[in-house]
Amino acid sequence: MLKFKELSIRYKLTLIMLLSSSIVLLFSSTAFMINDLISIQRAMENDIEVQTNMTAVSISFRVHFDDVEQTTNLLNALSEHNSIVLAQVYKYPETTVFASYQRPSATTLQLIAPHQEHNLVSSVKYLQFSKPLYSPNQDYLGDLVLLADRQPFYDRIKIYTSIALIIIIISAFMAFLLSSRLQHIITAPILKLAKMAQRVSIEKNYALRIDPSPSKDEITFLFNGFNDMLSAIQERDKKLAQHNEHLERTVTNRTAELKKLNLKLTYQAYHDALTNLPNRALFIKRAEQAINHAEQNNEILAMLFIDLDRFKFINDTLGHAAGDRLLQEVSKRLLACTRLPEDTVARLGGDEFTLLLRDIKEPSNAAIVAEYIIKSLTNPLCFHDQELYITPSIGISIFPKDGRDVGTLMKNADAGMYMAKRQGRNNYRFYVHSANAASAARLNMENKLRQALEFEEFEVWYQPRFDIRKGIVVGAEALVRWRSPEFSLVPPAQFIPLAEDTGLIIPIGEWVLRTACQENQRWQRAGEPPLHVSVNLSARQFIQEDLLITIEQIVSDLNMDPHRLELELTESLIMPNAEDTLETLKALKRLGMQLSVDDFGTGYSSLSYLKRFPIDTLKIDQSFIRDLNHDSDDSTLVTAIIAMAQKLRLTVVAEGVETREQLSLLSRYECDYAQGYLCGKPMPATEFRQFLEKPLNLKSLMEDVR
Ligand SMILES: Nc1nc2c(ncn2[C@@H]2O[C@H](COP(=O)(O)O[C@H]3[C@@H](O)[C@H](n4cnc5c(=O)[nH]c(N)nc54)O[C@@H]3COP(=O)(O)O)[C@@H](O)[C@H]2O)c(=O)[nH]1
Repeated sequence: MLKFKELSIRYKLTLIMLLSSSIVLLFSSTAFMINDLISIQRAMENDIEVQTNMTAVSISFRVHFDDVEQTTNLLNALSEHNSIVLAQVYKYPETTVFASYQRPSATTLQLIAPHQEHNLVSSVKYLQFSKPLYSPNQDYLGDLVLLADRQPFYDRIKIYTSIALIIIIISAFMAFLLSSRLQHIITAPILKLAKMAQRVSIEKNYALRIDPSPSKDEITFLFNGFNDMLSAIQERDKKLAQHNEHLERTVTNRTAELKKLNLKLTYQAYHDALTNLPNRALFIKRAEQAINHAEQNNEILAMLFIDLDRFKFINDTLGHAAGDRLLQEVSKRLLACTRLPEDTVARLGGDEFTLLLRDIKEPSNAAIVAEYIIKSLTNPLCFHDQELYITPSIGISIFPKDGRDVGTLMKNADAGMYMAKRQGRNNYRFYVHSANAASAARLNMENKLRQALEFEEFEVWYQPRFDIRKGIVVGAEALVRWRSPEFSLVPPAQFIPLAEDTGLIIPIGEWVLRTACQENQRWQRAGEPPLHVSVNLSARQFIQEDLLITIEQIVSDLNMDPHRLELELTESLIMPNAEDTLETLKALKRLGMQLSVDDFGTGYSSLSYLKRFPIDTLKIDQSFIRDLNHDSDDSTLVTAIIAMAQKLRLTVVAEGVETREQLSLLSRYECDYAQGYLCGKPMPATEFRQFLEKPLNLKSLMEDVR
């Protein structure tokens, strides 16, 4: 059975109206009926009472005279009254019935309560009235008792009930008809609203509107509310659509940007930013593809590892802008030497380039390319009116002979490159097995060098410098040594270039500087005459931003007279970037240090700069001293340098003095100072202290020669 809750509003309304009208009708008709019945009952009672009274009056006289017959006749007159079924007269003092009347249909009737003193006695079926009878003298004669049947009353109830039921049924039917019609008035707009809501929901069309209701009731509010709601949704929808459109546009733009960025990032991930050449990752990828192809097609391919000689030096001294320009130019020239797009030129980082030459038919073709590269780099590169010269060292490995995978081929080409470097630079070498060993050894040394400072494996040795005229020691050059447990005593020529390449020269150089200054202080404390100590500065150290601070700190920490510290700079270090160098040199001079130009004569000195530089000393390179007494050119050069130095008021140190003849000649040329094995080899600090206590007699050395 359908529950009330599940019924449609239409049926609910009909049912409610029907039920309520029926209940109202039922109650009202019942009330009316009860009221009517009470009235009928009263009327009936009054009627019988009146009959009783009237009959009592008419029969009192007859009873008084014991006239039974007339009394009975009078009682029989009651037959006109339908409801009176029995009438009896009792004469006092007898208790028997004096006269009576009984409706023929009611044979077995009995009074409800004979001799009843109450006026009115009632039962379900009958009503009994008693009336005392009096003589004209008011003597009590007896009683008249009337019994009325209630049946007519019940008949009336039946009729009333039937009528009421008919009315209720008709009313309910009419209520049903009416409610059906009325509920339509209410539910039709609701249905209309529901349909519209459904349509809006299906079509998602918030521009739809429900027609306004002609009435001015809650439905109108509902319709207006619904339309307002649609307007709000439409407005919000519009804003949402605009927002979405904006969002979509943003997303599209962002996606395009991301795509572009992604492409850029992919490009960046595989290319070198400075030269735009493929980087290591792309080179490896291409090399792998080339190896696969070569394997399948029995081809030979070559890998070239190129390192630029002295690039770090140019970069450090001329600055990164010059270094970058140089690398870009080298890239262009390398590209010009290859067959594109089959071959690949890549920059691995720093000054390292690799070339992948595919299908070269025979290894000698790789050598031809290497020669082209060397030749193409011969032409100098101009940077700010300055000509820069760069040479390459090239290692070559061949697939499949020198390796069948990228890693091995690269490693072996690298080893070939080191061979080329060791054999004089600006050339190329094919990989041979031993080259690999050299590369491994270099790597091993690099690792050990990194630990050397921490394990205190460095020592500073001192080589005395003599005043040739006076024959006395004036100072010493501090020369670093590496006492490695693995390589024993390593000379600086073997590890200083490596330290420069790796940047380790910075902490090593600082340590040498501090140790040399400490040692100098020790000499002074030991009561020696004022001696200077000269310390070599590498290019990398010289361009360090905090060089001045470091040196000043060391000198002030040790409370040393800065004048006793001499800094040795090579020509090749100070000349290329003369303007910047000038500033640094001036600053060092302001701190009170002595400055000397080491290996003088080997580089390209600009004499005008030499004049402007605040230099104190020129150290003639030992290569000019070596053949001084045999080679007239060297002799001419040395005398020229000494003459020039005197004019510029610079002192001159001759390096690498090994023989008495050399010393004697230098003395004759009026060279100021001498340094070399003849005067004293570099020695450990303790040995040098002993040397100072008992120095060499330089004069006697020269006298023997004369
Ligand atoms: N940046 C730094 N460079 C340093 C430091 N210590 C040394 N060096 C540089 O290493 C190069 C080689 O030095 P070394 O092996 O010590 O050789 C020096 C002398 O032993 C050698 N010498 C001296 N007299 C003679 C001689 O009569 N004959 C001969 N054959 N060799 C001799 O010359 C080297 C000193 O040269 P120089 O520095 O030019 O005065 C060398 O270039 C050092 O500069 C360091 O701490 N930092």
